[in-house]
Amino acid sequence: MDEFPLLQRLEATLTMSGPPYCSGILEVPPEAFNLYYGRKNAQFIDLQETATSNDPSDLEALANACERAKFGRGDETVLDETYRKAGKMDVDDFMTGLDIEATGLREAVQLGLLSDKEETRGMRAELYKLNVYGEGAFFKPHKDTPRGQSMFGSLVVVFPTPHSGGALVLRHNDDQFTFDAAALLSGRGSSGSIAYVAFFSDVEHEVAPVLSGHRLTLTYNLYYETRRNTPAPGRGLEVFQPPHASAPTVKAALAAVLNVSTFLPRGGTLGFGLRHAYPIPKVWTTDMGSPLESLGAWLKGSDAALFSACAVLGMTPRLWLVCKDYEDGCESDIMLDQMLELGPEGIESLELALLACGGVRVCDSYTFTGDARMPWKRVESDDWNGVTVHWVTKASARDGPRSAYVAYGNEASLDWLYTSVCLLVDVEPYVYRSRKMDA
Ligand SMILES: O=C(O)CCC(=O)C(=O)O
Ligand SMILES: [Fe+2]
Repeated sequence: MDEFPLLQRLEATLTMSGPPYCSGILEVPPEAFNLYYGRKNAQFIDLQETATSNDPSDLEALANACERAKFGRGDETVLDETYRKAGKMDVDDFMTGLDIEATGLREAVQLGLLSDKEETRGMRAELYKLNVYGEGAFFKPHKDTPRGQSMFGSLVVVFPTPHSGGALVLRHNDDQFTFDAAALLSGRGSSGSIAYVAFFSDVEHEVAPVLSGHRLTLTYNLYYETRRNTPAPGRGLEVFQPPHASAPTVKAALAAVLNVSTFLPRGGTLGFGLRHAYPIPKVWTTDMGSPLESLGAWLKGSDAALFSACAVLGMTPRLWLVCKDYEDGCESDIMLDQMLELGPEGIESLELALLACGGVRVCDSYTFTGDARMPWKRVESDDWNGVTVHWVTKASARDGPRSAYVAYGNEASLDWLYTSVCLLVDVEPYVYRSRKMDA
């Protein structure tokens, strides 16, 4: 069989546009609406009562007890109400009666975001802030700052307090999704439910201006855990689940391609650009431990599915940094399987410096085009001393993180190194791999 339709299926599976978020509505018991706030003279507010009441005074008092919310800009935390206008309360200043474990909310988010059947990792949600968005409040587009490598996303719970507007708009790659909790909850006619949305950290999002009332939210940071939590089935739970690529689906698509005798008959290297972005430190020194080594355990959604599909098929997936030095006009990509400390001593050519420290040049690069007339686009290089990669999905270093390094030449100047993470896997010659597949 011709490998083209199978490659097309593999590529489509990996790039399938499924929302990188999950959302839903959950019925919760009355105590979930209890909220205490304030340290000395604690106040109590029943959020279920405010949901059906015409008297906003309790919510106004809560809004007044909040501080003005700041946000991160570069390395600083700033107050700028043209960018973010909202009230916030830190976890130490309030207590919520919402138990995300007992209500099944944490499990719902785990099912929705980490939908892999083979997913063995657990997930922990850490309460982060309470926010009140009054009339005219908003939060312009931003991404949530990951707090550590195992943080992979955020969860926002919206209470059914009367409000309109304030939809959360999420953007990832070229897709945009709107989560309008006010509309979802008001359509319910019941005040015993909360709305929730959880998304991966590299998803840009914004809160549209609140048009009336008070939008009250709790935000949680989501972390991977090494052991799977035992499921607690939620009652009255509706999960709006994205069609995420699952490891068995990716495995089937990849196995089908490898099964074709004309596909890389003598073996070769397959390359995949990762779909999600990962926190790779901008400034790195050797004593920090290479983030690439631990990244395998923190991959998100479809990237994790691809990684485990390769492993299940008996191959060894490896994560590499792809580097492009645009300033140098360097044409070919250079890949690193470890982080490098680029010393300040006389970097005249970044390309040479990377190659000297174990970088591997991609000499011939083939990118899958999806066009049957010319399935692979070839970028040739006259350099024979490197690796040939067949990119099923392309790693785009330009979109990845930029790290600054200081280049000393005639004069000190700051240059940028563009990097992204890709997954490479060596494919054996057909005679060997077919024997394994038959076994
Ligand atoms: O309230 C929301 O829907 C999200 C708020 C948010 O993006 C944040 O607090 O970082
Ligand atoms: Fe956010």
